[in-house]
This record gives sequence, C-alpha cells and structure tokens, in this order.
Amino acid sequence: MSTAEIQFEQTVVPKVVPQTSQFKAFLSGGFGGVAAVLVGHPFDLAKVRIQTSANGTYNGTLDVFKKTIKADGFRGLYRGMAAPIVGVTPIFAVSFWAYDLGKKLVLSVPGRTSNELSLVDFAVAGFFSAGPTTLLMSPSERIKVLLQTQGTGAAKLYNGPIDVVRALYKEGGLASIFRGTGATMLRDGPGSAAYFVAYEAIKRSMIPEGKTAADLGVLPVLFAGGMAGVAMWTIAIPPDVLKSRLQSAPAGTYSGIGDVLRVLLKTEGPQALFKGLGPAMLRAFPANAACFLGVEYSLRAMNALW
Ligand SMILES: CC(=O)O[C@H](CC(=O)[O-])C[N+](C)(C)C
Repeated sequence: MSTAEIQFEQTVVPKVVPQTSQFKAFLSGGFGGVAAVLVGHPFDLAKVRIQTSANGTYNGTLDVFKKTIKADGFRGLYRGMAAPIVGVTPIFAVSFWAYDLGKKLVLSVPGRTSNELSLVDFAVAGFFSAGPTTLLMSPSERIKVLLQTQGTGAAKLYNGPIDVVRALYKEGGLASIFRGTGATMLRDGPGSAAYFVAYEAIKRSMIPEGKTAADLGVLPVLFAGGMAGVAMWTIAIPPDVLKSRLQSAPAGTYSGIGDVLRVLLKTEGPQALFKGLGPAMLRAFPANAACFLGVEYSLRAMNALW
C-alpha cells in the first residue's frame, strides 16, 4: 500500500467503515430490543386484544388503551411484557450483531475497491442479518403466535412458553418447534434489508455539512429509526400473515407456505394478505424509533467508556 493510500485509510476510512466491535454491536442491539418492547408492548397488546376479541368489544387501539387503563391502571398496558423482554432482547442483539458482521463481510469481498458502504451494501448486510436472527426469531414467533391465538378458559391449551415448547416437542420434535422458519426468513430477509437501508439512508440525508452521523441528535435518530420500522412493515405484512397462519395451524393443516398462500387466496382473496397492517404500522414507528435511540446512545455510551 502506498503512503498516500495509508493516509487515505487513516483519514477517510473511520467515517465510512463501521468501526464498532462485534460485542458492542451485540450489546447495543440488546438495548435497542428492550427499548422497542418498552414502547411497542402496549401496541402489541392492543393488536392481540383486537384480533382475539368478539366484534364490537373494542373500537380501535385508543379504545383498548382507555379500557385497559380504566380496568387495570397504567400497568395494565404492560401486562405480559416479561416474555417479550426475555425473547426479543437476544433477537435484536443477534440482529444488530449480524448486521454489523454483514457490513464487515461486504467490505472484505475480494477485489472490492471502495471503503464506502453504498445503500445496496446496507441492503445486502441487512438481508444477511436475517439469517442468524431467524434461528432465534422463528421458534420465538411460533411460541408467541400459539400463545396469542389460543382460546381462554376451557379452550386454553398452554400455560406459558415452556409449556408450548414441551407440547411442540412431544408433537413433532424440533421440526415442530421450528415450523415457519422459511416463512420467517421470507419476511425478515427483505424486511431487514428495507429496515437497515431506510435507517442508513434517512440518517445520511440528515447529517449537516461537515458533520458525521455521530453528531446527529435525538430527533433525527428517532425519525430515521421510526421510518426504518415503517419501511420494514410496508413490505413485511403479507409474508407475516402467511407465517402466522402456518405457525398457528394444527399439525397437518398445510404442506408449506405455498399451500397457505393457495388456500388464503382461494378462500379470502388477496386482501387477506394485509390483515393486521393497521396495528403493525401503529407500533412500527414508535417501537423502532425507541429501538434505534437505544442502539445509538448505548453505543455512544460504550464508546465513551472503553
Ligand atoms: C420482526 C422484527 O422483530 O422486526 C424488527 C422490527 C420490529 O418492528 O420489531 C426488525 N428486525 C428484524 C431487524 C429485528
């Protein structure tokens, strides 16, 4: 490498090559996951209550909030939050770690000349991040979907996440626990690409002349993070519907995700592919704004400490 190239690396590279350590990326993702659950849980609770209650019980998300606060106080909005905190935190930690790894792998492709990551590179790294994340996401979603869609009272099938795992293992071993892995990848591959590209593109567009991403304040980070969530869920709902149906159906109902799609189109039409779009979108902005705030600021704190 020539002296000029070494100087170029020392002066330009720190701005464009991700310098984050893998460990810090993992921890910051975990902080982001906790923040996403703290902000997103009431919306998730509203979505599940609307989806599972008799018609007319609730008149939208705000109505669920009002009735829940009236019946159980503000804490009622956070009922059942322990399970998502335990499940979602490692998923986000792995997602942000794998995204960081993806960016580093993209930069190390033999023959690559540019040290600057393009939007396509962010998309590739985002898509890549869904691979390792899906290994945790798929069983966790299978458990969540079964708990959220089971009946109450006598129709209640499971007493909690451990009980679901036990029952699934008895029914069909690991294959049953991991049912829906392909569908999860179908949702989260393109979804994570859109998620991270939107975040990086919006963040870049808000950096003032002569400054870096590290100079961005709370509001731009919140906005870019919120829009990342919106970008992801704009394309993720159809595969999410297929995934939820595949994961919640009794064993033997479907032969695979293609079969779920065929039955859905035949019996309900293509509009059924967009069920749940409203509550998912209502949650997407605030939950992911909080997530990226948690990620960015925990990373800045860690970088200041060591
Ligand atoms: C399904 C999911 O967890 O998506 C995350 C965004 C959200 O709304 O929770 C993004 N990511 C898959 C990258 C963790």
